[in-house]
Amino acid sequence: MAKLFRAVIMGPPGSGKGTISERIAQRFGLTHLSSGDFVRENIAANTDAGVLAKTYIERGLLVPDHVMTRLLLPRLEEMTRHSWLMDGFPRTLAQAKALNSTCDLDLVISLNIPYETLKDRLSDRWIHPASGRVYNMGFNPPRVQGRDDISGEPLIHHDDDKPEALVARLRQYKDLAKPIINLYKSKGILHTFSGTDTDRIWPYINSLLSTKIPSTSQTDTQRIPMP
Ligand SMILES: Nc1nc2c(ncn2[C@@H]2O[C@H](COP(=O)(O)OP(=O)(O)OP(=O)(O)O)[C@@H](O)[C@H]2O)c(=O)[nH]1
Ligand SMILES: Nc1ncnc2c1ncn2[C@@H]1O[C@H](COP(=O)(O)OP(=O)(O)O)[C@@H](O)[C@H]1O
Repeated sequence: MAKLFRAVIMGPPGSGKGTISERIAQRFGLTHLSSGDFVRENIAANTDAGVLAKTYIERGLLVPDHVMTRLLLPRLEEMTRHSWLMDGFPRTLAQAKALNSTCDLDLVISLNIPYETLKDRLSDRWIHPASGRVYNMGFNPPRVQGRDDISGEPLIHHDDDKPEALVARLRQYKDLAKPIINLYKSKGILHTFSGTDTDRIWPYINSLLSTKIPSTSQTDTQRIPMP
């Protein structure tokens, strides 16, 4: 079997992690794991951890480290035969250390996007809450204005994406991400991409991954939903 590939994508809110993760998953056949989707699935399924997580999310807080690691790490351990890309985890140094003790990461992508760009993108971000599908009125608009392409259901705009909330989310990201980024830098696996357009950053990420992911593993792996 080809060597498995494990990667993490980091970046402030609106930096394009979800958008780029989807492209990577499609192009390289990695399984895209999103911590936010996983938390929402646990909430929907009423698991113990999901019920607990909900009380934090409702208050606009991060879910505590021990809950997140209890939710995610056993799942990662089960994915012994899949290459994956994790989006949204680790968010704290404690999470990064817990992840370290579970698996050896091959690569970390860090997105470095100017504040003005983030503000503009998020003020234009519309979400289909049931599926997590994300639209942007300029960049990837829905086919019918205000409606999800697949289900036709209405799209919503998160209060969290308004500029007032964004400043606080950004500050929190910077404070929490700094030690994680330093950790991955010291391990020699950090790759930072800066810019204002996903379409301009993408070719660099694409060519980096083309040199790192053996072509056989691109065909050996398949997309599966998060268990
Ligand atoms: N105008 C523009 N919008 C973009 C670009 N790349 C992504 N977007 C949009 O910007 C918004 C944020 O992108 P996401 O992929 O959701 O970003 P994220 O980093 O996953 O965001 P969080 O889930 O908040 O952490 C979405 O509405 C995207 O459609 C770009 O290059 N230009
Ligand atoms: N790694 C994590 N650590 C703590 N909380 C998390 C983590 N990942 C997701 N969450 C919780 O789930 C929520 C939704 O996550 P996500 O979809 O990444 O959206 P957002 O961009 O709004 O943070 C977060 O706001 C947070 O409360």
